[in-house]
Amino acid sequence: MIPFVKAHACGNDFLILEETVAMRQHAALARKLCSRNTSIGADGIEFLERRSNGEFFLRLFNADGSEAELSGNGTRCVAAWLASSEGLDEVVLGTHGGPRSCHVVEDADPLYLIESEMGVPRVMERTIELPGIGNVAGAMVNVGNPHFVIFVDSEDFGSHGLSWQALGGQISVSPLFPHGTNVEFVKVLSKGEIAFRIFERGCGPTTSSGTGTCASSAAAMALRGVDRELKAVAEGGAQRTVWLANDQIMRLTGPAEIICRGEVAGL
Ligand SMILES: N[C@@H](CCC[C@H](N)C(=O)O)C(=O)O
Repeated sequence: MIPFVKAHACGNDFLILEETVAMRQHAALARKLCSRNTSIGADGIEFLERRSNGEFFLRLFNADGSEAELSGNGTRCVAAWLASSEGLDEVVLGTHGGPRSCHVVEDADPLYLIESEMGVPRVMERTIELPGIGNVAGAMVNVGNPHFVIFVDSEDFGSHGLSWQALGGQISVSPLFPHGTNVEFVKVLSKGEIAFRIFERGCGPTTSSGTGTCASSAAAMALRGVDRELKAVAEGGAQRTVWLANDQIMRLTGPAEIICRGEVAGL
């Protein structure tokens, strides 16, 4: 049996497993344990490695077994678990997208409010051409992992005659993005607020995304002139981003809640 912790951030849910249980079966474990009908169910697994020098390192696997550079919400979920189980209010978590420092702002165990340093976003305007759909204007944004952000003004976040889920699904696996991409559909509501929807690489539509929140905010700040402190509202709730200048680190503040812990049959 494999010990696990389950946590979520605005409904974006993760299993946390110790790296020692993975036995090089990360992808297979992600596919099996993230299945919502036949196992625990989650959007991804964070494998937590404890290095001999005391540092932590996270490997993130999406529900389809693909490995991503990092997750903003998943990182915060691990920070919440380390705060709850080991009393760590400040922690640096290494990821393949770079180290992420997390700081507990409010502790109402099992619910935490956490601020994370999310690196320096890179935003590049780009129009892509999709067969059968046409030109789609947006921005490629890298926040440690890849995103394509599209600004929309429709009520339902749809664009090009398609629902955001259908268009997101096509863009996410388009050969234009050889490593795949996460896709966000962003509406600017005011200078201080955006609303957005998320189609995640390796997972599909999700109610929230930490890196998606940062990518959407960075695109809106760099290309639409919104405030540098923003409320970003996804289906699962709001998070706060602060990006004082394009060459600075973006900070992200949002909740993370531990749901349960237990043991599950492995492969
Ligand atoms: N939900 C995550 C992002 C997870 C990784 C993503 N699916 C990818 O493949 O890059 C977040 O909160 O950032």
